[in-house]
Amino acid sequence: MRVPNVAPIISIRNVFREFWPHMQGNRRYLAIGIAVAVFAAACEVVAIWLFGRITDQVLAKQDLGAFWAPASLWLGLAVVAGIAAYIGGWLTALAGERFLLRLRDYVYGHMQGLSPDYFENRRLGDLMARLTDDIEAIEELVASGLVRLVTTVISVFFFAAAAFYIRWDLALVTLALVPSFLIASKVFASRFRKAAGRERLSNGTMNSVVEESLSNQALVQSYNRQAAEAVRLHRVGRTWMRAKLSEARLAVAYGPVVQVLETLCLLTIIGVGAWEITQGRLTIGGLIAFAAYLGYLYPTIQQLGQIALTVSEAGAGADRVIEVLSEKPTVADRAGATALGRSRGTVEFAGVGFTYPARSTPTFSDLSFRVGPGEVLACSGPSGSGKSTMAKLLLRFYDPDAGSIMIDGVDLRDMTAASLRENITTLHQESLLFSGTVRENIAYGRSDATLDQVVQAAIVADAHEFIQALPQGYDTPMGQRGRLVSGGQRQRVAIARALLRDSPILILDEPMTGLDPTSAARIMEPLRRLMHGRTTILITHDLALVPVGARTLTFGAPAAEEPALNGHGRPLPQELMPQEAMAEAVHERGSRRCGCADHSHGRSSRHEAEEEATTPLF
Ligand SMILES: Nc1ncnc2c1ncn2[C@@H]1O[C@H](COP(=O)(O)OP(=O)(O)OP(=O)(O)O)[C@@H](O)[C@H]1O
Repeated sequence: MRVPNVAPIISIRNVFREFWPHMQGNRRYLAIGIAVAVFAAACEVVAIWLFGRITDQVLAKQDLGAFWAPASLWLGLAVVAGIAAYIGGWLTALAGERFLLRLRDYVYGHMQGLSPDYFENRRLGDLMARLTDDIEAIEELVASGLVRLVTTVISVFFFAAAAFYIRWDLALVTLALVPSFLIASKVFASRFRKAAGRERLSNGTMNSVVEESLSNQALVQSYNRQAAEAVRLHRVGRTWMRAKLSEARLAVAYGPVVQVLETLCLLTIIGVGAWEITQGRLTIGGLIAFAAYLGYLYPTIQQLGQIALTVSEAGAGADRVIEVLSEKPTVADRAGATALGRSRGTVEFAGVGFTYPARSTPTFSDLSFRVGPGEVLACSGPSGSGKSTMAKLLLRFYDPDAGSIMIDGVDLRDMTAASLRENITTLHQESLLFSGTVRENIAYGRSDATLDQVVQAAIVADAHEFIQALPQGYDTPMGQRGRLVSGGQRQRVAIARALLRDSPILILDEPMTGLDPTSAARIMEPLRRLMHGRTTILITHDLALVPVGARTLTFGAPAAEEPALNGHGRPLPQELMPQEAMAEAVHERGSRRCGCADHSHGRSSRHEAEEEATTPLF
């Protein structure tokens, strides 16, 4: 499992370059949002000017008659500005949410194209955090953040221009102090970005712990690990809290620093303004209006700094999403790859060698076999010898390093991955079901299937009876990962799903593991029906499950030095190890990694011996 690090920092310009194209179709909403927000800011400028006039002409001269005209105009402006702010806010939210939806779809689509290896090496909770919180942070940067930035900059310009209009010399004094705000925000923003990066990372870790622990509650409770899990969550929660606090420390320190600077500016202006009034060069109304513009100008400048902090936080989220997007799928359709169509189902491995990207020893180096329609190839061998890896290669989750894999004589690399997978159905040890209804689970591979077809498949899979007995029949929810029904029932639902999918090639990866003898016996007949007429690759430790007449493929010992394992993954004591198996393991370790014997023309002597001793269930 790869432990995530703080994602590499990417410049804000590159963040925009990466995500701005996803704003297509929503840019006009953003543009209108910005225009309307700017209009609202202009209304505020006029309102402040009206306030200055009321001060000079109504308050200073004590003339109530002069009050009504500017007061009505002010009220009218407030209403218009309010409506404008409403429209602008709504359009910005619309653009932001649509952007978010599109970006999440895009990142999720990209993730789905990555090989299963990517997910096996990462924590799901962290990936979920990237798909939710981190993507939202990007929205705050590219959509609503952009609107806020543009309107704030324009507001600064408006208020500064109004201040210049009243007294340019006073305004100059004011603006001379502005760079100090910008320096303060720059210093804070870079620290904030680092703190936000740590916060995003620990948020992902915390999600992972919650996801792992809640999805394994049966294990947690049966092993009495509740307290230990609570401690684990508390520990990562504390790391997250510390990261959050360092963010908060910077955010709360920023406010007072800016406030001191702001007070300094205001006092300078009032001092200079008072002197100007005593010299008769400025009215009280003028000074009040000027101070009011500053009252708007400084918070707006302060807001700019705040935006810099938000941008830093959003940037940390963007770094993590970009990290996912820069990940390339291990296999991709080559140019000119053709759709396979429905194959006859002849599978051939010719001198295939493969090493996992994260490993240095090959899983196998010269694997060859051929299996055709209606045939069963039973794959056995010690745990870790590469049986499931062979199935992954056939599904083209990886490409082999040497040799080639063919279906009907066509190399997998020459066909599209989607059309290849359409031809193969896999039945795993643990049936992979979703939390939908029984019907949805059976129809998972063929969403257009009618209820009749679903029921037919369930009847053939010997699942109809138990499904009918469920509270809502085919509409009964199966619970998370189908856990509301028994293991054997799950497996029969999975067989029904495979039957409905009706693909010519079947991979059965330890379909009986974890089932008690009665449940295992119950799925034999449905499995036999499923296998009928198809090309079947049966991966099993239990030789009793190998059908009569099946060809066998024995995998060699795994690359790393491991003790011999029994069918349940536990080491066999030497004295209990079958003589022949021991000799075979010693021989295969000696001859190292090609280690796969295809007993194509009948069963190995070992299997023949065992066949006499056990009654095949098929
Ligand atoms: N995603 C992966 N990345 C790196 N190594 C892997 C990965 N998956 C499996 N391996 C390694 O490859 C080897 C073969 O694994 P594989 O799952 O194919 O064995 P298997 O024969 O199916 O074992 P079992 O019978 O226990 O299911 C093992 O050493 C395993 O640790």
